[in-house]
Amino acid sequence: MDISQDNIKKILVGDCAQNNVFFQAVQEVISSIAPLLNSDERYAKYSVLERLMVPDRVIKFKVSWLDDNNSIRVNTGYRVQFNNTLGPYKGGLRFHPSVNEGVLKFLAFEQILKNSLTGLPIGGGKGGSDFDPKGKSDFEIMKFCSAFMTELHKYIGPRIDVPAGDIGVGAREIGYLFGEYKKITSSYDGVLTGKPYMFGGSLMRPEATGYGVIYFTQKMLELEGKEGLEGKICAVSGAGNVALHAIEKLLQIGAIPVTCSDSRGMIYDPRGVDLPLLKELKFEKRASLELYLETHTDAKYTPVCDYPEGEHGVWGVECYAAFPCATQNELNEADAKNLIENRCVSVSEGANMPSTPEAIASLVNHNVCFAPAKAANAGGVVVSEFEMSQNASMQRWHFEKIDVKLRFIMEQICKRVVLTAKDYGVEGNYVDGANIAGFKRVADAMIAEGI
Ligand SMILES: NC(=O)C1=CN([C@@H]2O[C@H](COP(=O)(O)OP(=O)(O)OC[C@H]3O[C@@H](n4cnc5c(N)ncnc54)[C@H](O)[C@@H]3O)[C@@H](O)[C@H]2O)C=CC1
Ligand SMILES: O=C(O)CCC(=O)C(=O)O
Repeated sequence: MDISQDNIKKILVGDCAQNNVFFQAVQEVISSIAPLLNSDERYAKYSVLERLMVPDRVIKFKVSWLDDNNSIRVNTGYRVQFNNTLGPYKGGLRFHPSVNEGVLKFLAFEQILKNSLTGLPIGGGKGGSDFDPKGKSDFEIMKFCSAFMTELHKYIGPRIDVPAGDIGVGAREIGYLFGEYKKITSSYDGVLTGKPYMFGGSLMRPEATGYGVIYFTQKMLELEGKEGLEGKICAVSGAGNVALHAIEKLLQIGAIPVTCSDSRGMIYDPRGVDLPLLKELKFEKRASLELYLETHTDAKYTPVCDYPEGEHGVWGVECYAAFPCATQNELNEADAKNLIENRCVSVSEGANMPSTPEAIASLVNHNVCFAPAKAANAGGVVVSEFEMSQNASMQRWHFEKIDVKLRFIMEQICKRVVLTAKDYGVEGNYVDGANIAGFKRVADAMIAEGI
């Protein structure tokens, strides 16, 4: 296959601009795996790359629902079932106005390699809708989730495809989706993960992604001979599930997270952010971060419109370690330069693909330890798989057991990434190490399963 940038772009993007983020994700993997493809001719013989770049299926459906004024609203729903070579399709659902087929294909493609890196029996998928939960009442969210599941239930199952949460989809939404699935099928299946604990959710699923990012970073810093995070200033973006639990773990280990952000602006609190207040604002009141200032007058709130031209506010703050935990392409080359100038030692991606390719190149070239999303944020899907295991065996695991297993898997991923990079001549490059190790496991299984 011709794996030149032009040819891949022609295949993946075609005339659809929506696919640009998908192309970005695939292109990164292709540039990383060249040493692997060159080392074993079976990958070309069995056309593994061509087969892996095309989703098994993209399901697209209409979601009609009634708002609180009894007006009919229509949104588009999707489920991208990308690859189930290693296990049932597994990956979150995103409810956000920016959702389209291209965004979900990029997320599902990343998920294949991430899930492969965990070593667990799960394939890759992703789904969601262009529905905007912002400003919707609880009843509207419930009605939308019910309407969404009316279609989605036809395509999922505990051994087929097991969705979870992502941006705009947390325990509340998963609860409504699960309730509707049960109503339609009369079946109490572990068909979704991230469920509330009272009906089959796993302890630690809410914390898992954020905690996992910190466990990965601790191991990476240790392996690279750098000082740990204890007592260090950290910059975190986002103020959702991943960001707030990363902040929680940073505080537990004695680090000082000084920032967080939402789509409207950022908070800088030099004494360390007030986590209970953030949880109240974001998880209970679903309010803007600006309200943080009502009780913390010495903190600083900067609205997005006041960010310096071409930069994202959080990355201008001096820090030892940075954790982008909001959304894709939120850390660009200018931001990377700021971090480098401020002598930032590590960047760990909590969000999916938050750094642009130019930012990654700049950070890696300046020897900043860079933990790519598909390795660093795998903790969420790891505990989702634990939830599937608990549901299948009708058991419940205690918090400590899950925490120990999560930390062990995050450290294993980190070590595998490092060893793989070394084996393929790209020592110290976590992006290439993660892409090669993730690709290899799926690719070998695809060859073993035949076409
Ligand atoms: N929830 C999970 O277990 C996992 C989530 N992720 C990724 O982590 C990221 C965050 O997801 P969650 O925390 O689950 O979502 P969430 O919906 O709980 O929070 C997202 C946060 O990011 C903020 N945000 C969104 N767009 C933004 C923008 N343009 N600028 C600044 N802030 C923005 C939102 O205001 C919100 O506070 C996403 O990239 C998601 O794909 C990755 C692995 C697992
Ligand atoms: O828990 C899961 O199944 C998937 C989490 C997710 O969407 C992700 O890792 O990006």
